[in-house]
Amino acid sequence: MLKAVQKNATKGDPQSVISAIDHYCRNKEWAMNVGDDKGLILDSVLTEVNPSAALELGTYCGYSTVRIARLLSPGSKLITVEFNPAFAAVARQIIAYAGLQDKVTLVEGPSGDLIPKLRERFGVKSFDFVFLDHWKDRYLLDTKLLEDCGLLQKGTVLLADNVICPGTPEYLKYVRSSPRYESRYYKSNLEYTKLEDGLEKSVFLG
Ligand SMILES: CCCNc1ncnc2c1ncn2[C@@H]1O[C@H](/C=C/CNC(=O)c2cc(-c3ccc(F)cc3)cc(O)c2O)[C@@H](O)[C@H]1O
Ligand SMILES: [Mg+2]
Repeated sequence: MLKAVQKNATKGDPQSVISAIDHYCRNKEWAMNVGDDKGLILDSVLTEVNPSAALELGTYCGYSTVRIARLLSPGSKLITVEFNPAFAAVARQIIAYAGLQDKVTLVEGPSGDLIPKLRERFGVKSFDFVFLDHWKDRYLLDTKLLEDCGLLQKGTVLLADNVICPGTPEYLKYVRSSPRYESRYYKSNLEYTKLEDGLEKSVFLG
């Protein structure tokens, strides 16, 4: 994937990096990026929220990191969390190739350990936007951790990938039944396939 970006994308042009990855993953080797179909929904939710402090759980190779960071207003920041050093190393190169390294802080380590440290380490008061795309059985645990650490404020938008495929049943049940969230499902398809998948947008009501 990194070679495809270096070969086919233009340095400093995030859209060309996104297109190079999508072309590679559609035609050569499938990968678990949020992809172009769900990516358009991510783009529209991001543009609507226009976050000054965004968090991503599960950087993987940085595809959604680039999608998010390219739409941030000047001065806004994205913190992305990745615990696999090999993936983190690829992501850093892809983020840098897109010229977005000044907007992105990639933190290596498990989300469960890092979330409680984000305030003291990065001076984050709270997040306006959180993209969940890491292990599907950790979405709920980490959402509760974000609540307990006071990192969500009234109006914070959580956007969760893969709520249908592979699926995040307990997370969905929680955000859809809790009075503290206003939740909505955006139907789409699993990246680079015709299978159904979708994003769940949940607004924290405080
Ligand atoms: C300690 C574990 C929880 N905390 C964590 N903290 C930091 N990084 C974490 C992480 N969990 C996982 N990660 C990282 O996120 C990434 C994991 C993503 C998991 N995603 C999926 O499994 C996934 C899987 C599919 C998929 C769908 C259909 C199919 F047939 C096969 C796969 C599609 C997707 O869009 C997906 O996102 C990796 O880079 C991993 O190293
Ligand atoms: Mg995903």
